[in-house]
Amino acid sequence: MALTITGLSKTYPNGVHALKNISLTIGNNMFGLLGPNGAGKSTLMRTIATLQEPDSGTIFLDGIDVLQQKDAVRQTLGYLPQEFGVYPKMSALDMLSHLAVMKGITNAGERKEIVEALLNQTNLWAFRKKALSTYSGGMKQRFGIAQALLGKPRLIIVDEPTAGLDPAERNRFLNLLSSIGRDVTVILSTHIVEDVRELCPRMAIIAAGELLLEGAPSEALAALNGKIWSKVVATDDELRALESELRVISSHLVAGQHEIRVFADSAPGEGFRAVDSGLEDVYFLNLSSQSAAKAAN
Ligand SMILES: Nc1ncnc2c1ncn2[C@@H]1O[C@H](COP(=O)(O)OP(=O)(O)OP(=O)(O)O)[C@@H](O)[C@H]1O
Repeated sequence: MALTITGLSKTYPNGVHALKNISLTIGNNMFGLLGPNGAGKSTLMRTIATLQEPDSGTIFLDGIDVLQQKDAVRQTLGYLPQEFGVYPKMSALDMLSHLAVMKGITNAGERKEIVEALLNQTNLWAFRKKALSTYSGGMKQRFGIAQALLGKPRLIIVDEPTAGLDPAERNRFLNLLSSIGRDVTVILSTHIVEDVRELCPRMAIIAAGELLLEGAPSEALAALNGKIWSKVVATDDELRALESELRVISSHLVAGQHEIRVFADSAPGEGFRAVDSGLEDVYFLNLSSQSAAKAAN
């Protein structure tokens, strides 16, 4: 399966330029779309899911013209939106059966089999008769995956699915996604770097509507090898001074002191130690390069 996005742009009526000439190819397996809030991820996801129109550009899912052949896309696509509404009083079993009918699974025997299999796959079988309003965040998200899998889609889009989940629920949800990703292409949109690091053989970073990077996380990490340096900085003044001289890509407060990470080809000065690069470095470096480029313009 290949999803090929070419020159996609979108400006909302209020003037926000949410997508700027995005071109991207997404193949099999899990693909991570990483970006901060407001980057344009949901706009891109909704456009692929045929729920809104771009101003220009094309999207092809293998031979299907996504922007023209919406019914054909919907038959092969599962979507878990950021805000996923259900009838709260309905049980998972009844809601999933209802959604299955809407997906065109009209044969009662076949529907029962599919619904039961999906509730088992998402570990919700024991809770199938409980009202959805009683579900935890993680259970709701797993239910969201069950509904996205109705109709055997080849492509599944999940938009910020782990935001708000506690660590155990998040873990369980990511395991579920990864098992699905073996058979189906999954696009995982997220602002959480670890989600991508743990699951996705390929990724893209977008911010302010622009594509900043596309590739394998391992390659992006390798490109930073030996170029990330760390130092603990005692005062705000020293931090400001270093920020004006060096490419400081991130700074965390650790026990009241700033621990900074700097991008540089060689040791940037006294007190710096070489550290392993992480995907967060890739992410913050790309975001800071974009801000610096904008400031220079
Ligand atoms: N319907 C809309 N009308 C006007 N502006 C919009 C609309 N939807 C999104 N935007 C704006 O477009 C930009 C991209 O939003 P989008 O929701 O696609 O980003 P995102 O990466 O999904 O971020 P978030 O996780 O915060 O939703 C933001 O500045 C947002 O405020």
